[in-house]
Amino acid sequence: MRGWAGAVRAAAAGPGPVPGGFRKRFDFGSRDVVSWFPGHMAKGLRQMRASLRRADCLIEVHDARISSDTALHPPPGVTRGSRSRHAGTPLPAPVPLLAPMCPSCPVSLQAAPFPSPLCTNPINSPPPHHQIGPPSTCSHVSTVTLLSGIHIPLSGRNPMLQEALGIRPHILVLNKMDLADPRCQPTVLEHLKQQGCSHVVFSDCQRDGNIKKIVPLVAKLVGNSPRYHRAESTEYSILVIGVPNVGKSSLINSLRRLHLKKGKATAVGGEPGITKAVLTRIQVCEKPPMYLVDTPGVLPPKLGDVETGMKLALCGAICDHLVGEDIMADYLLYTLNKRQQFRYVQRYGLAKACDDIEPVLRHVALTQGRTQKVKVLTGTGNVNMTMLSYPAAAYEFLRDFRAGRLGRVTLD
Ligand SMILES: Nc1nc2c(ncn2[C@@H]2O[C@H](COP(=O)(O)OP(=O)(O)OP(=O)(O)O)[C@@H](O)[C@H]2O)c(=O)[nH]1
Repeated sequence: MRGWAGAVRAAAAGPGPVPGGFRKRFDFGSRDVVSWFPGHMAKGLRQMRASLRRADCLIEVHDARISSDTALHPPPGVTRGSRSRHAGTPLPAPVPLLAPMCPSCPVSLQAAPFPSPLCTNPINSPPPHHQIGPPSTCSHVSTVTLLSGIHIPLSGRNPMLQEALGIRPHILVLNKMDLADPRCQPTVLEHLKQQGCSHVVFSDCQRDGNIKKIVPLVAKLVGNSPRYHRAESTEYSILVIGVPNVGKSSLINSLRRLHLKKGKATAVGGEPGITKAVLTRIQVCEKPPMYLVDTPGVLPPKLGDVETGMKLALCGAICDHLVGEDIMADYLLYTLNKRQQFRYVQRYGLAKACDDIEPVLRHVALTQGRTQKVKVLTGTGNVNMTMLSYPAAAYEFLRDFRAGRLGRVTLD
């Protein structure tokens, strides 16, 4: 019992509780975020890239609890870009990880030199359209790089999407709003607007909250933008994209429920990685005829920093066992205290708020019955004893947070 708690403290040993206050920062020790990226996601990214070319619009689904990341709260003296309201040295703009795409048609610049049979752009005269040259001399590359520099601050955002920004109409759905702190919404919206992201919908796919806003918005955006390769088609093809477990499949099911009065078309689950492959198109609306393509959730190969990874893990985007339930539970406690969300005190029967994970988990185990039977060898024979299970308590603590039982908490 003590050993496990000791391990937790060793893993997350930081400045420790400040007398009369809470930890001011969380020390992640020497944890390496690289091991949290499952390699198979590279395949998902490749599959999505192909689907992206056929899409009329992108719906990016993200978790409303991690909708503003550290760009809103950068370390002192550091900012993400010149638009930031914080002073300091700007971080470099994000670098596109995949081949840049032409902003006027769905063709990859590197894959399709002019004249390209794939390019059906009716507007651009031949050269310089798809003129291939070193990046420094290609005007398209510089445009794309510029667009990708529009950095929308979202923890764990897919880099492919940054690259595609400005090429397709884009809607950002901040899902699970029922779990996020509603007081943060205006700040998040304002910040996203400053970053050039103005089509944002907060949603709750379990109760169909705000889902009705999505189809009219998609119709308006697609109607107002050139469709080039798909001008003759009346069907709208929409790619749904986002990190694992944010509710992409739930969104599709919710739209079908509302507009077609039909049941589930795509599997939903509490673990990341339920959607395994880029699926065929799923109809969600008749007027206009709208089809959504569900995609497997993918994490960016570079998560950035450990704290970003930890937030994603708390929201269920990374498998718990890759990160470790012990440190996740401690980071959750640190966050709840930082956000002054003290519902856990009453739920687990604590006398007062606490910054030490061991007594909190002890109370979780006691109140939620997280115990285990162990056989103890004594001089007079074996004795069966009931012990508190700290790993099970940590798991319960995380489950309670994810179900909203510890309050509505925005992690960023
Ligand atoms: N509280 C709450 N839970 C939601 C909401 N939307 C989805 N969920 C839950 O979140 C979990 C993940 O939902 P999915 O729709 O499978 O997520 P996904 O993004 O398709 O997941 P992957 O297939 O792993 O990429 C499920 O347990 C859903 O019930 C929401 O708006 N609020």
